[in-house]
Amino acid sequence: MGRLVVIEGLDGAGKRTLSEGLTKALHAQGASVATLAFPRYGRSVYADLVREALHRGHGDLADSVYGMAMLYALDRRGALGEITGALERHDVLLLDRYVSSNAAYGAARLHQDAHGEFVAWLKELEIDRFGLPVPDLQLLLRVTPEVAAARAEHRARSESDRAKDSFESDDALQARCAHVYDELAGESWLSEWRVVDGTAAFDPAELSRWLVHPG
Ligand SMILES: Nc1ncnc2c1ncn2[C@@H]1O[C@H](COP(=O)(O)OP(=O)(O)OP(=O)(O)O)[C@@H](O)[C@H]1O
Ligand SMILES: Cc1cn([C@H]2C[C@H](O)[C@@H](COP(=O)(O)O)O2)c(=O)[nH]c1=O
Repeated sequence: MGRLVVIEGLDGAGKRTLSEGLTKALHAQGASVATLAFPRYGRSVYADLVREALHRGHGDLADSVYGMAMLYALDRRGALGEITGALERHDVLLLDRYVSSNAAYGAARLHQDAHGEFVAWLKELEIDRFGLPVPDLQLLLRVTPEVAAARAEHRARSESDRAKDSFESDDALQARCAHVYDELAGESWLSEWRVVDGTAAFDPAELSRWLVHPG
């Protein structure tokens, strides 16, 4: 059975870039790796509805924190077979965002912390009811909200289909979200976490060795 490893962090933190670097480093060590990013845009109707709502489609849908969280959760519920299949076939399944994204953004939107009603509801929904597997390890790619915003801005200018959505444009939300992520990591919510400094020189080979041979 492979290890379920999740990369979490703010919009623009560099999660996709880290996922690509880690995948290469894991391959170089002979490990087989599958990757998946949530939301599964273009593959899941729930994910596509999320994207449209984040760009102000579907009336006031995006205003509902629980409604949006349910769409993200249903996207993941639909990927359950793909997740378990990948874990059976590969040494590592590397996810770009997972349940903790829903916890951090939903709690931050409601001005709650990691101990609030929202995070408890979400765990009951996604883990207990939908049966999504708990990660073996969550990596918090930690950058300040200012660094994440600058990177998201750079990407929005350099990639044609990446105009900033309503969460990415909300600096106060990103700052609260950073705080909830720190709390989730600090208390090992769902699993062990490792904090990766997203502004320091980073060696994916070291992290990938640690993933393949933990401890
Ligand atoms: N360590 C880094 N230093 C400087 N720039 C970086 C670094 N990592 C990523 N970037 C740049 O920052 C931008 C955002 O990176 P990336 O797409 O990997 O972030 P992300 O966390 O996956 O974003 P999102 O969650 O919004 O999809 C890209 O333009 C990328 O090239
Ligand atoms: C998976 C997931 C994501 N979110 C939030 C985080 C981002 O602001 C947006 C879109 O994600 P992307 O990585 O920028 O494409 O949605 C969330 O609130 N809940 C989730 O489960």
